[in-house]
Amino acid sequence: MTENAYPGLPSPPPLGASALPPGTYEGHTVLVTGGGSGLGKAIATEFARLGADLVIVGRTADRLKAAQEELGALGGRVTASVCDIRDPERIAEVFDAAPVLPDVLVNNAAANFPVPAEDMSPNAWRAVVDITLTGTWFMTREFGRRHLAAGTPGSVINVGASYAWTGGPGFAHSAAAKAGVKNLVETLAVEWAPYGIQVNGLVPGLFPHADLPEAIRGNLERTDDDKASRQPALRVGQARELGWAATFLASPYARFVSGHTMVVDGANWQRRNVVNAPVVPVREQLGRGPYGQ
Ligand SMILES: CCCCCCCCC/C=C/C(=O)SCCNC(=O)CCNC(=O)[C@H](O)C(C)(C)COP(=O)(O)OP(=O)(O)OC[C@H]1O[C@@H](n2cnc3c(N)ncnc32)[C@H](O)[C@@H]1OP(=O)(O)O
Ligand SMILES: NC(=O)C1=CN([C@@H]2O[C@H](COP(=O)(O)OP(=O)(O)OC[C@H]3O[C@@H](n4cnc5c(N)ncnc54)[C@H](OP(=O)(O)O)[C@@H]3O)[C@@H](O)[C@H]2O)C=CC1
Repeated sequence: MTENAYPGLPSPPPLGASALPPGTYEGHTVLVTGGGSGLGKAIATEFARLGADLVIVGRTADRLKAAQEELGALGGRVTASVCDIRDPERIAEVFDAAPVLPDVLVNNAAANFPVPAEDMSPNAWRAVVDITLTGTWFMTREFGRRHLAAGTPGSVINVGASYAWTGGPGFAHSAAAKAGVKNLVETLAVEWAPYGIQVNGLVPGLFPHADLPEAIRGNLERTDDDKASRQPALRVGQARELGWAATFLASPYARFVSGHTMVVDGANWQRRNVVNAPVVPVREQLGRGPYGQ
């Protein structure tokens, strides 16, 4: 699998294994935005394996229906709600329609595509920031208000990206939005801890998968970033590794962990080189011609 002579980080245990006791989430309900596909579905899967009921949210009914069947086969009750997380009124309806108030919220849905900053239209910026940051806030606000009113504890996990710390050339909109998502973790963890609500972040490294939109998948393929030899770990992430981290963060074994963002990326974001790699402008990396010509 690797073009490199070194072993890299070991492979994880197989799908279906878990570090947490069976039944850890029995009697609990977990709401996952974007739970109908990709990493959101993988996170939902690990909660379901541990006994959770699920509410999955996304814009595409067919995608949600297929995931509802797949996740339902793991034994729990799965409610699928079509909702654009940019719409706060629809979000309130989703919470109203849920069988119970979910006690875990995973803000996984996000939007992204690579684009040189100078090419980005106002609407392109708005679409990514409105989904990734504002949508995450709308979901979290509804969850927090309902738990505060009910006097019940809860746990929020915001899925982020490491360019929240580093900046992300070619992804100015998404990197700025993810920086906001990470910052919300730190603010809300303090503000809501007295009410029993934990707020944490979870950052995937490169986890290529078939559900990714073409623009992102194409980027990974074009830059060879999905190749093991481009990662310090000499492998990419397996979706279940992200799911395991999420189930730990919301579990009783992590009750004193709040305001923390955990990075699951095999140290890719810490990579520095003894000799600098040549600088290639983003336009060139994305195969775009000179600006303004
Ligand atoms: C080393 C590291 C390696 C790189 C490593 C990569 C690290 C990745 C880290 C993070 C990964 C992820 O987040 S992966 C998650 C990705 N998943 C998603 O994006 C799923 C959801 N995405 C979507 O729904 C769509 O892609 C999206 C466009 C964002 C939103 O859809 P909407 O229907 O709301 O919006 P639209 O009307 O289609 O488009 C809104 C505007 O955006 C513009 N737009 C749309 N696609 C565009 C594109 N490819 N390039 C420019 N502009 C674009 C349109 O032209 C519109 O602007 P006007 O024409 O001016 O009106
Ligand atoms: N894959 C990777 O390598 C990395 C991923 N991440 C992060 O991981 C998370 C999951 O990404 P991934 O699974 O790869 O991406 P996908 O594109 O596969 O999944 C995104 C999900 O979010 C849903 N969604 C998008 N927009 C909205 C919206 N407005 N309202 C409701 N749901 C929406 C989509 O469903 P629908 O279109 O039907 O609405 C889809 O189910 C994201 O936060 C992403 O930023 C971070 C770093 C790397």
